[in-house]
Amino acid sequence: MLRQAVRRVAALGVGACAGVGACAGVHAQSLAGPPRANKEIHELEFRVSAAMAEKFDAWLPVYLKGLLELPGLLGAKILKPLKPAATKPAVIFVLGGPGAGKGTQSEYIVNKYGYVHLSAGDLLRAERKSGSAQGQLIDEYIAEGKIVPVEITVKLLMNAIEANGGKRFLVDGFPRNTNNLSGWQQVTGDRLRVMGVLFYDCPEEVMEARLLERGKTSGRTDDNLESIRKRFRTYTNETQPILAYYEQQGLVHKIDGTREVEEVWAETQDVINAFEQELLEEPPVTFRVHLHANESLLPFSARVARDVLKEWGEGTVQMSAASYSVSDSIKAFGLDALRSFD
Ligand SMILES: Nc1ncnc2c1ncn2[C@@H]1O[C@H](COP(=O)(O)OP(=O)(O)O)[C@@H](O)[C@H]1O
Ligand SMILES: O=c1ccn([C@@H]2O[C@H](COP(=O)(O)OP(=O)(O)O)[C@@H](O)[C@H]2O)c(=O)[nH]1
Repeated sequence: MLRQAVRRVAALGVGACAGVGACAGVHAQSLAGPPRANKEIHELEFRVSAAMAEKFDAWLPVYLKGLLELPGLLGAKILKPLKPAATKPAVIFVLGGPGAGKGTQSEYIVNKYGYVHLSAGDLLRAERKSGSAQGQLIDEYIAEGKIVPVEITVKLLMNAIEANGGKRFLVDGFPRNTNNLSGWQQVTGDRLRVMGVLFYDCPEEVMEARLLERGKTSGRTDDNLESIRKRFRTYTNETQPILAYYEQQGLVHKIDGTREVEEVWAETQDVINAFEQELLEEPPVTFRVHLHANESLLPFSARVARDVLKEWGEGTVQMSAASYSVSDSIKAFGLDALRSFD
């Protein structure tokens, strides 16, 4: 039987060390007597800021390949994550009644922050124009101020998200009813990160005046009084419950949309700045590596600490290390470690 025991545990805060000499002095403590001549596993853990995780993921295998040339090092294995989930694309929903100013503010956000603007209404109108089989159906729904079946809208949104490959999306005018919401949740699962909802609050009489004005030049089939009133009904009956749903989750940022565009924009920026801050503070991604060696922990981990510091600078990557010797018991070991003997 194999006995495997933790022999040494070391913690190296790469970013916190002035140099490897300073780190090496504190990290190696023998927990179970003098080194044996057995095979050892050095488990290295790297905590990498989310913003750098993708780059670190690309760098790590290349670096380890070079490290394998060191005498005494028998093998290396990256345990977790094999491919770290790239930071999920972030989504902000933009909601509010027809004419509340969603499109106007979205355009400002895109210009300043580089978000990708996906207007569900624009996507539906483009699909209608493309002459596809569902074009006629979309046409009827829009003219009636009704909400197009979610299968159509979610597909258009997801196609646009996937085709774009961007990291931050403004989804404008969606989800508009419970059917939209459940359809979206079903399709996206946990692939996207919903940061919150920008909600432009505006009374009907203000929105009506704006839409009638917009109707003079927009060419939209629904910017006429009859369609506008139908849209208001749909908004009150179907979209407001969605706002209540997100409000319960603390995700709604309500902005008074009746003011001048620039005033609304000033408040919009406050909300987006807070989202940006939240995205910067994403939890770090952890990578784990097993090095198989004949040697003791110190030379390898100190060497890696020095290389990581050199490559990534201070504070970006935090590293800790533990060493296990392999002798005659497997009980103390996790499956991950055993797998690394494959
Ligand atoms: N804060 C505002 N004050 C006055 N007019 C506005 C304001 N925001 C938008 N508008 C105008 O009102 C109309 C509707 O705005 P829009 O952004 O298209 O609304 P939505 O996308 O919510 O339907 C547009 O003609 C736009 O120029
Ligand atoms: O998720 C959506 C978004 C829009 N629409 C349809 O598109 C119209 C126009 O929506 P848009 O957001 O472009 O304009 P708004 O009514 O907010 O001014 C709506 O009335 C609906 O008929 C829809 O069915 N589902």
